[in-house]
Amino acid sequence: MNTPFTRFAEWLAAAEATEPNDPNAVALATATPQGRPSVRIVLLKGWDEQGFVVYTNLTGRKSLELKANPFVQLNFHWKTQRRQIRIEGPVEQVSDHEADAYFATRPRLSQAGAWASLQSRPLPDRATFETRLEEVLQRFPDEIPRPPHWSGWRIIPESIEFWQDRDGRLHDRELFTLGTDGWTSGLLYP
Ligand SMILES: Cc1cc2nc3c(=O)[nH]c(=O)nc-3n(C[C@H](O)[C@H](O)[C@H](O)COP(=O)(O)O)c2cc1C
Ligand SMILES: Cc1ncc(COP(=O)(O)O)c(CN)c1O
Repeated sequence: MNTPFTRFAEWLAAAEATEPNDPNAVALATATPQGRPSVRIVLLKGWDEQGFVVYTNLTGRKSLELKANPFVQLNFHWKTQRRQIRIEGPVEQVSDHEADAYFATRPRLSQAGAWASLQSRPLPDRATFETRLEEVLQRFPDEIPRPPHWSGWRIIPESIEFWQDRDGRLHDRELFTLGTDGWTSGLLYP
């Protein structure tokens, strides 16, 4: 069957072998219901044919936009590979169970940070953040539970485009689209 997932696995593995840092870094574009876009880098923390999972604060800008308009585009760009992958589709929140399991794998400081950070809101000074962090570490001397405002978004792919650099800007582009009969693909002019 012609699906984009084998290719995605190959390209991610190639990037893992050559990228100096964060081969799983991906630009996540969201938009308000009025169509004003915003984009930021996040880390891909899981993927399969059901979707691509990233974790974040649920009250920051990206999550507020996703709650109002649950559609995104992801863009991986691996400079060492001269490759780009764009993934488009709706999002859903991951289950509490899935988010708990991932949160439990994070280092204690990252877990505390998830409680202490009011992501995307104004911070008067660094000391305010560090005081909040101290309070969290004292409040949870043992295990730190996942904050209710921190979870994952699953991007459910409806289209995936693979872009490979070629000489003279004569690049290869292949667009996979999910239809009622499964995935089909075709080429695009560069
Ligand atoms: C390499 C890299 C990886 C990042 N990974 C994440 C991530 O997985 N989750 C996250 O919430 N923010 C991550 N950030 C921070 C985001 O880019 C962003 O600053 C933050 O999520 C707030 O975005 P927002 O205000 O649009 O919600 C990362 C930044 C960089 C540069
Ligand atoms: C604020 C924030 N939240 C979540 C993540 C996700 O990665 P990790 O779970 O490995 O911290 C990152 C990664 N840079 C981050 O900056």
